[in-house]
Amino acid sequence: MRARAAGLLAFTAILLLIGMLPLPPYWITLANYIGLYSLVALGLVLLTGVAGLTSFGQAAFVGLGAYATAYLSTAYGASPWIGLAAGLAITALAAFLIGLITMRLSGHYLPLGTIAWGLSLFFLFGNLEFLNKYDGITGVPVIGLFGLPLVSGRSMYFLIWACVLGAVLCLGNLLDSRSGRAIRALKGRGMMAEAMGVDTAWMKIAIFVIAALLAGLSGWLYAHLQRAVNPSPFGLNAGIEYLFMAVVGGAGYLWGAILGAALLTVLKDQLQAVLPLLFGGNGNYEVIVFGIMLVVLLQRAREGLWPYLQRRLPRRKDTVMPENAPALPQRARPPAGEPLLRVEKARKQFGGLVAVNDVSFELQAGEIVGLIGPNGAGKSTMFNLVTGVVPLTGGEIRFRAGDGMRRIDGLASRRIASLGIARSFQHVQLLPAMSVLENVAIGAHLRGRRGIPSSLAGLNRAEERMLLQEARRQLERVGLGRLMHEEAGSLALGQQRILEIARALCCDPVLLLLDEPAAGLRYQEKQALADLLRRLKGEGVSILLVEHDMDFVMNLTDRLVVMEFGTKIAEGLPQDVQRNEAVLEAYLGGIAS
Ligand SMILES: Nc1ncnc2c1ncn2[C@@H]1O[C@H](COP(=O)(O)OP(=O)(O)OP(=O)(O)O)[C@@H](O)[C@H]1O
Repeated sequence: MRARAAGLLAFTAILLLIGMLPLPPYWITLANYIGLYSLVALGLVLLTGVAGLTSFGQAAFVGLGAYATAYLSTAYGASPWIGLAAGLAITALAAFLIGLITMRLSGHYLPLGTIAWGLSLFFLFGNLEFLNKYDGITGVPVIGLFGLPLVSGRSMYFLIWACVLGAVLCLGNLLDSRSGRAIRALKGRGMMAEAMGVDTAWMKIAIFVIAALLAGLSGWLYAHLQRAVNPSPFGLNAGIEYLFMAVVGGAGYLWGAILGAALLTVLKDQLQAVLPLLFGGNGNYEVIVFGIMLVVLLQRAREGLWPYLQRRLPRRKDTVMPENAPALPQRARPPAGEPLLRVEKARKQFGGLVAVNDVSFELQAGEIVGLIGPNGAGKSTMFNLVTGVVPLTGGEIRFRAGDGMRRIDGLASRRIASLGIARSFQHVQLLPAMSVLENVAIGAHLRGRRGIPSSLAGLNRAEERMLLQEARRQLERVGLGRLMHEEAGSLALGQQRILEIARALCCDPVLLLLDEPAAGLRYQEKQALADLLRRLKGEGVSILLVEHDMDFVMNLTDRLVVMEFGTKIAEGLPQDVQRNEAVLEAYLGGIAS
């Protein structure tokens, strides 16, 4: 965070210098356009680079911001500031409605969807009579700031770049927050995020609206800089160029957006001057060069240019750990022996395959229960049923909430997490480029309240310290404290599994579901894990675990439930199950002998 503040200060100093030097107006104009494009590209960093939601349609939101203020200020003589408020309100509403529909799309359907609405808005601008169709609106007034009319390009330069700096600051705050971690988890880790209590559908819409608002702000500035608007800068071409800027600069990095916007704007300007001389005529030859550049970039440097530069800058010290944040409140644990989880005739069919076949079992508070069975027996599916990842085909699942047993089948994963069920995954679900500490802090999502607006404004600091402190506490509890500043992806697989346990513990669970936690661990690490799980049990955390390592399971669990081909074939104390005929036949023969 300190590194970002230093970066922002240095960049502000450079911007002030550029603004005050007697540079030719042409340079200032170029800088203004870089600023306008940067705003849109910053939104794309959040949306596409960080959250993985590709949008080709951002130019249309620039158009909404530009047209709203141009129309109100010319038709009604409204102040540009009213135009800004109206433009942002219209943009937010449009983005919310469009986001409701398109953010549900996945894979290539999402970019296609964004192309569709980008085109629709473009043609809307060009066909509406009151917006003067394709001729557009002229005579847009200048912005007045503290009584000063911002007539010159230089005065607009300061306003535009103040907006860009503000956006970098706010988005940086957001990304380093509880919501930011959830946003980063949207890219390929949506299921994990939901299991940690994140409302991923809402999160997608929220960042879509934020990205659109940045585009709308850019449109407002554009309209009052250019003093005229027409549909051409808001079409699909522009949408592609914005995306291109973010990708070239480094779609996952805020500074990458500015770098990409600067590079492409300057390059386009130069190419537009040089290429027609080379090829003759007035074609848009720069598009060809951009196309070739993109292909090369995607092959050679998919991350964009900023990471290359970043490696040459002084290494950023990761999140500074606060030493003395107050501890988060913990939920009450039910007394040992009380029923905690009751699975009754749970059934799951995938088409014709019965993965879980009317399985019933119960787990009491304070127990460690092992769910075992050969490969494909339905254990992970059972976990997914309990945690709401997949819906039941039949039966019910009840979990202790308050004093009674409440049905949880049919609830969303995040609702089940909020009742106190946390889990790890058979195939680890981490964000490899994020620090171990931040990965673990995702688990504390439901224990924080500060949302996106407070995070943007940096009002979440106190809570953030508590969440990170909790993540650190859990990492130390599982023995990974020394690795908290490492990238999660650099950990050995066994350590990644332990990290997942720390993350689940951050949820403050009553029931912990661990899917093969000992896989990939060495003997001593397994011993340490077993000790940890016993300690957790002692602290009132109940555990349901799937594990193939029979020594580990037999020495640790209080009871076992054995499944084969989706059906429960045995249940009981480990030593009894070990002698059970059906189990020996199905599964344990080699080990028991
Ligand atoms: N989403 C799905 N769609 C279709 N079939 C599925 C799905 N998930 C699981 N299955 C099938 O359900 C059966 C049970 O799978 P599951 O992963 O629950 O078994 P498991 O006991 O956890 O096995 P393992 O120990 O190998 O992880 C398997 O035949 C599997 O192919």
